[in-house]
Order: sequence, then C-alpha cells, then structure tokens
Amino acid sequence: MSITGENLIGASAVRGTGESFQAIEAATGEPIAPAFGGASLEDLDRALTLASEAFGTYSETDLETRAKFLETIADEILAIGDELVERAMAESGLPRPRLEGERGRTVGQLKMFAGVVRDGAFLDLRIDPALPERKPMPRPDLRLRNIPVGPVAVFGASNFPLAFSVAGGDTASALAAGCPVVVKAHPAHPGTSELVGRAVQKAVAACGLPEGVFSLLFDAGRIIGQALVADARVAAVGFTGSRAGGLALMKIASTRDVPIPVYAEMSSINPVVLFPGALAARGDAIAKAFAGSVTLGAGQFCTNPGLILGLEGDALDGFVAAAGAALSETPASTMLTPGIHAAYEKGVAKLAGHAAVKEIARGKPGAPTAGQAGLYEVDAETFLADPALQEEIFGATGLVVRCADLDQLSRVLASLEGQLTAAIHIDETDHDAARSLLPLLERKVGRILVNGFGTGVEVAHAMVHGGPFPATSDGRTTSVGSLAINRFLRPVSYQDLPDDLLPAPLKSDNPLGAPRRVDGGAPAR
Ligand SMILES: NC(=O)C1=CN([C@@H]2O[C@H](COP(=O)(O)OP(=O)(O)OC[C@H]3O[C@@H](n4cnc5c(N)ncnc54)[C@H](OP(=O)(O)O)[C@@H]3O)[C@@H](O)[C@H]2O)C=CC1
Ligand SMILES: O=C(O)CCC(=O)C(=O)O
Repeated sequence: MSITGENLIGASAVRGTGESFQAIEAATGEPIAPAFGGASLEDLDRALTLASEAFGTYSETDLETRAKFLETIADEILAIGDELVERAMAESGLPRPRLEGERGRTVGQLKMFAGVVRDGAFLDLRIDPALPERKPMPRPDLRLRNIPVGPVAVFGASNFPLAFSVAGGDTASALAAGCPVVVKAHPAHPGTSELVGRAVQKAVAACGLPEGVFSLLFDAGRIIGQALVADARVAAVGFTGSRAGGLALMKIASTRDVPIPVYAEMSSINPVVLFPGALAARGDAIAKAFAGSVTLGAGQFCTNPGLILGLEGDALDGFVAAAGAALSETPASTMLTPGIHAAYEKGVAKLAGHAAVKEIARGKPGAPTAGQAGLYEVDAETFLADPALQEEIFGATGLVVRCADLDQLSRVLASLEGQLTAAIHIDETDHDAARSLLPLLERKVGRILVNGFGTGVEVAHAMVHGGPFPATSDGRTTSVGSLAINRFLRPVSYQDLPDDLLPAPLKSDNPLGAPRRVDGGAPAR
C-alpha cells in the first residue's frame, strides 16, 4: 500500500490544502517522504457532516454487522503486512518486537470489542414491567438501553502508534458503541496513521457501512484538533498525551455552548512501594525488574514506574545499589520525537538540579535523539515539601523516596496526585502493612498490582487503565479493556411505549437475544 499524504474523509482520499509537513525519522531526525497536506477547515467540516449523516444508520446497525466490522478492521490491519511495522519503526524509533507486539495488541483489542458487541451486555437492557394494580400508584412499564452518544473525536497518541492511535482503544471502543469516529492523527507517525486509516476505510466499504463512520485528518499545528473538539457535531473526545494538551482540550470542550466530555489520559508517575520483607528476600531481583520496566520503550509509557517508595535501611540501600547498577548498564534509547526528547532532558535536568536530590546512576549516553536512563533519590520530608518533585518525567528516569517509617510512607502516598497504577512488592510478612495501605491506594489509583510493574497493560474485561485526575480527566472510566465502551454510551429510558415502537433489543420477544435484567433480577437472555 503506498502512503500518499492524503486525508481520509469518508470514502475519499483528499490532499489537504493546509500547511504540509513530513514525518521525521526518529533515529536520525531526517524527513521521510511523502509530504502530508494538513486538513483545511472545509475538510474538517466535510468529515463531520459525513459522520453526522452516518450516525443514525451506524448507531442502529445490528450487533453482528458491527462486530464483523471490527473484525474486518483487524484483518485489514494485518493484511498491510510488514510495511506497517517498518513505517512505524522509522517514525517512532521503537524496535520491531515491540511494534509487532503492539500490532497484535491492537488487533486483539478490536476482536475483544467484537466479542463485547456480539454479547450485547453493554446495552445494559433493563425492563421493569408495568404494575397496573400497584397501590397507591400503578407502576408504568419502564425499559432502558444504552445508546451511542454521537460522533467521537479521537487524538492519536505519540507513544503507542498502533494500540493508542488511529485504530487503538479509543477508536475501537467508540466504534463498538455505535459512534462514528473522526481521528486527528498524531504528527509523529503520519505514515503509520495513513496505513491504518486506509485499513479502516476498506473495512467500512467491505461491510457496506455509511462512509462517514470513519475519517482521518492530518494537521501540522493545532487548528484542526481544536476546531474538532469545538464543533457542535462532536459528542465526546478520546485523548492520550500530555497534561497540558489534555487540559487545553477539556477547556475547549467545557466552554462550548453544549459542553462535552473529554476522556483524557494524561500524566502519572505510578508509585511503587517496596515493603521490607520483599526487599530483604529478593531486593536484587526486584531492582532488575524495576530497571527493565522503567526503561521499557525508552520509558515512554504512561504506566512507567517513576516513583519508588521504601523504608530506610540496608534492604533499601541494597535495592538502590542494584537498580543503579542495572540502569548504568542500560544503553540510551531513541525517543519518539525531538520534542519529547527535549522535554525529557529538561525534566531530568530540573530533577538533578534540585539541591536535595542525589543522583544514583545514569544509563549509558547515546545519540543526540536518545534518552539516557536515570535514577535519583530524595528524602521523604523534601518530597512532601515540594510538589514539583511529583511532576511526570516522560522517559526512563525514576526517583526513590526514602521514608523513615510506614507512617511517613503513607503520608507520601497521601500527598500524591491521582495515578494510573500503584505497585506494591510484598512477602507474607508484609501483608498486614500492605493491608493498611490498600484503602489509601484505592482512593489514589485506577489499578493496584502486586509484585510487578504497571507497564504493559493487559487488554481485558477486568482492566482499569484510568485513575483520578490528573491520571485521567474522569476517574470513573477506563481507556483500556471492555469497560472503555461505557465512555461513549448513555442510557435512555422508554416509558409505556407500545411494543412496535420499542427499539428491537427491548421488544417483548427479545429478538436480539441480548441479556436483559427484568424486574431487578439477574440478566438473562
Ligand atoms: N502520560 C502519557 O500517557 C503521555 C504523556 N506524554 C507527554 O506529552 C509530551 C508531548 O507528547 P505528545 O504525545 O506529543 O503529547 P501532546 O499532548 O503534546 O499531543 C498529543 C496530541 O494532542 C494535540 N494537542 C496537544 N495540545 C493541543 C492543544 N493545545 N490544542 C490542540 N491539540 C493539541 C497534539 O497536536 P500537536 O502535536 O500538533 O501539538 C497531538 O496530536 C511528552 O513529552 C510527555 O510529557 C505523551 C504521551 C503519553
Ligand atoms: O503500559 C501500557 O501498555 C500502556 C501505556 C499507556 O497507556 C501509555 O503509555 O499511554
């Protein structure tokens, strides 16, 4: 498949007349052909007109057609073959195994949502039959289902060019819900975006769906992204990226005549708590695993373990020495973009320049575009006194906070902003102490994990990839896993509608065979 640099608007490929730009090879900083023509506001208008027109039909597609569509997207992505992996490697600097794995995750995610759609439980069908004889008041017949919210704007993320981008989790869950999607491509990987966009476009045609179900727009700047969020035809937004970017989009969305939700996954430093029993038993092994996690993908994971909390003592000293030794052997890794590399360097310099912060280790230096790993430490009182030490450093650097006792450690946790994950490393002897921290961790994070690290989110039904602000803009949701579909649904209740006016899933003979909760009982088909 050749990459043309065109916007994909419904079934058409349109050369944008806005400012053009090229992809940059992450490892060399050299431009890669072709040039991408940025979308004009007219292109955006056309994409949104088509999306609005498609919504009525697409929102009522039968579940089998919608599931097949998601599976067809997955098949079309695989059919691109190695060109997709090669292009993503060049644009992102991420290695082949990582991108092949990410492609598998993307395809698996689409297939999982196909299963969710077929199952029908996401419709949350409820029926409270009429009770005409009830005293003192009769009860009306009430039936409820979830409906899709409308066209959704998705911003591709820089750090997962496949799994959090054009056909990533936000797009898959919005399409599964029945919402048309308009994607604003991340400028760090436009070629990868076009290849995947064309795969989705083919799937729309192959499944006989209205063309406006999907469009992909490029932009050299921010005009299109901002106009997309501001447009009255957009009903919700999915975003993964910086806190500043997420907040800017939330502001636009909340000041529209009709405000809409922005589901933004933003910044997180993912505390790791090292309990004494675990450290004494296997501190070296935990240190090696930590070094692997903090440097994974050049540290460019929002689940990166950026903060390590432990109790002062020999075991923590041993961990710090072993983690420092492992990190100092780690080669520098190409970062996604020169801008992300520069932001990383700035963040590390700010941390290293803090009077009370001590450098433990730096990884091996590398090319000018490569991020050098780092490990630093600070005492808990300093950390508690300076909120700047909580700022996310997007890259392969961690900060160890030395705590005098469990009480101080818990004060450090209590001082943290909302987080995506918290990891605790424990042995049997640590269970009582760990139990005492769990209520606090639940209030702070979206996922608590034991004896592991949060990088590498499993796409599953019981996954929460979310958390209180600023980890996300709405801690009641997740952007990974089947529950992500709920972001793009809203419930509607139907009171006393005759059977022939009811939507199919709520008709008396249950023609869809979807599970329904009748009179508050367990869902049954
Ligand atoms: N915690 C996390 O999960 C992640 C955090 N980051 C952080 O973000 C930094 C930059 O990385 P990046 O991935 O580019 O994230 P950004 O938030 O800068 O950009 C993400 C997308 O949103 C757009 N965007 C950003 N700000 C605005 C705005 N004010 N108005 C309209 N559109 C906007 C960008 O367009 P454009 O590129 O044109 O600005 C891009 O398409 C990293 O250095 C890192 O600190 C990045 C990825 C993941
Ligand atoms: O750890 C993962 O697999 C996902 C990380 C993520 O969502 C992100 O970095 O944006």
